[in-house]
Amino acid sequence: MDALTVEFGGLTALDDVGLTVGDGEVVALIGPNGAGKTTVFNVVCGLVRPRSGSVRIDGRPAPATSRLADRGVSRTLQGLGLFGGMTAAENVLVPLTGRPRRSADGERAVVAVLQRLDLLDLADTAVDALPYPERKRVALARALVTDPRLLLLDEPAGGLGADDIAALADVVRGIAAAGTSVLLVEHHVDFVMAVADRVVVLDFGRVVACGTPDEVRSDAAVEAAYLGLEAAR
Ligand SMILES: Nc1ncnc2c1ncn2[C@@H]1O[C@H](COP(=O)(O)OP(=O)(O)OP(=O)(O)O)[C@@H](O)[C@H]1O
Repeated sequence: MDALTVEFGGLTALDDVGLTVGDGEVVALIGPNGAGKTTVFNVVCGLVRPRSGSVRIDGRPAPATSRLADRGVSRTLQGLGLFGGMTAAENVLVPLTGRPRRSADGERAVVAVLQRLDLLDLADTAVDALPYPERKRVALARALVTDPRLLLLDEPAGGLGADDIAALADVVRGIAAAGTSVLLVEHHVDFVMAVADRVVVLDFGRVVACGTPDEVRSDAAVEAAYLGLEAAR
């Protein structure tokens, strides 16, 4: 995305933000509450129109639609947004419903992604009956089933314990290694350090630092403004 500026009334939520996620790259977007992270996601998804600047996906201007599959984008939500009474497999099928290739192809895609995330044994279990870490994996599977070019993850490590976070880092690295670009918003610093190729730090709608996890960690301004606070928790 180039030079994105977003205003809500008199508030500048994003101020000339430029950000690139390369093929197979994992970029973490971090910053304090209200920094503009969710707004970046919303612009990439076509839900918020920037006052100026542009979004390109796969080198082409993003189409003027918020239908994610048509943009080549998928997104997980902090609240997961799963259908609790439906099974894991039914939830994962949802993004494919209504597409011409539903039926057999759709079922195959669901099985493949459930297998990839080690969820096949739980395919027919109602999501309400699953523990939280498995529900998070179902939400990730649902985002992956459309085979997106760009995957947006909103606090993927939130609410998980250390073992699940370590396993999630492997999964995310695997997704990127398979060619999908990943942009994630995350407060969990250790997870960010383990998974990201690059870290972009937003504060008050501006990019205040950008670099490898080590570079950003040693950036004094970032440490003082953000990472230091996290480390102190
Ligand atoms: N639809 C909206 N209308 C008005 N103001 C908005 C809207 N969406 C976001 N904002 C404001 O824009 C700024 C950036 O918000 P945003 O949600 O992008 O921050 P964030 O970094 O995702 O914060 P958090 O970590 O708390 O989710 C905030 O000041 C927020 O109050």
